[in-house]
Amino acid sequence: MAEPSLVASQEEPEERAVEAALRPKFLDEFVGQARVRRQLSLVLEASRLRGRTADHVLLSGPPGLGKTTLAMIIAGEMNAPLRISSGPAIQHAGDLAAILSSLSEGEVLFLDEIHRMSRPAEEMLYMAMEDFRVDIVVGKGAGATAIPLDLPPFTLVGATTRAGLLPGPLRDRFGFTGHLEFYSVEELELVLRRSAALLDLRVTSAGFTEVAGRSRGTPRIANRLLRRVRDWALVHGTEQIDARAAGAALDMYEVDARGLDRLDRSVLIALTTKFGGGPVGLSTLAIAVGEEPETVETVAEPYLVREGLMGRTPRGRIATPLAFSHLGLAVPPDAPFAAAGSEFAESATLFGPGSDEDAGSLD
Ligand SMILES: Nc1ncnc2c1ncn2[C@@H]1O[C@H](COP(=O)(O)OP(=O)(O)OP(=O)(O)O)[C@@H](O)[C@H]1O
Repeated sequence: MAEPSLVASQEEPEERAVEAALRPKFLDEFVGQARVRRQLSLVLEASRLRGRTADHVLLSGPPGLGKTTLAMIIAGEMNAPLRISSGPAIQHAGDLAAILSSLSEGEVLFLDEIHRMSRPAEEMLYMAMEDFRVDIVVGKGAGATAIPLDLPPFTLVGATTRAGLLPGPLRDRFGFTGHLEFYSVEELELVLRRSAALLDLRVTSAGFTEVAGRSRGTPRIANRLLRRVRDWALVHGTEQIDARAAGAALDMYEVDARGLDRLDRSVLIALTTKFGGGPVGLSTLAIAVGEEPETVETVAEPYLVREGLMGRTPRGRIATPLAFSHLGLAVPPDAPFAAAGSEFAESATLFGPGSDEDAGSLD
């Protein structure tokens, strides 16, 4: 198994505390996502003017882009308390009933990974969202009775990395849906500037650009890399972090200039050097790098495909010319992508970035 990587690992408790301290508290401090921010600001302002709780909000997008942060901001902006739970923690309708029945008026309920809630809980949520009411079932079998229970008005903020997995009736009950996009390098520089100020770190503009460029479009990763650069600077007695210092620190942690970590690079190296650029099946590729196919598919592949370094075709994975040049290798003349308009170039676009096609079935 791969060791935890800086770009993919879970936070330690202490790290989580620092991460929490870096969270923006108000919409104005939230960097990027201009469209979602504008729309959300309108939703909140309108509900304030009406003197009503805000409409239910669904936030979708990849991990680490700010869904939890936005839920906290919504509660803060509405001056309302916040309750946090998650889909996997709600396996029975009773779990949800317990949470809903203890909400106070106007409270914001944040349900992370809402697509992983059980079906009975989900059905209970429909009525709660629409009518602020639930039916509590008492007893079993023929003697079971449903006791209606009125709930105080509340705002549900649901977060999901897989909006497509949400059943239509649940999706339709949200008054506003915001889809979070990956951040540009410039936006990540702003996130990092704010974090550096909070951590009392001196970083040059080029230093910020260096860290931002390695952060995979994700604020959580940007902040995590900044903390590792901070450690490096402390140990090396570096008072001001410039591009060279940031680069040296992140090279040491094996995060390269494009944000690839060790696993990403070993997948690309195997694909380009052992298999001549592919096509190669997922399981063969996984054996070549000593990993489980699932790890290669879920941890390394999404970013490699998104970056245009790897393609998925019906005949297997292929390396793009960009992958060869990123590794400093010449593209072999017989590489699948070498000839423009080749069958691979065409089919790879079918399964390229943004495709929902299940890569597993392509192996
Ligand atoms: N737009 C932003 N501006 C500044 N900092 C941000 C922004 N978005 C996220 N962050 C920072 O990134 C970290 C991760 O954000 P958050 O936990 O909200 O992501 P998430 O989308 O909920 O991820 P997950 O789904 O994995 O829980 C936070 O600590 C926060 O400091």
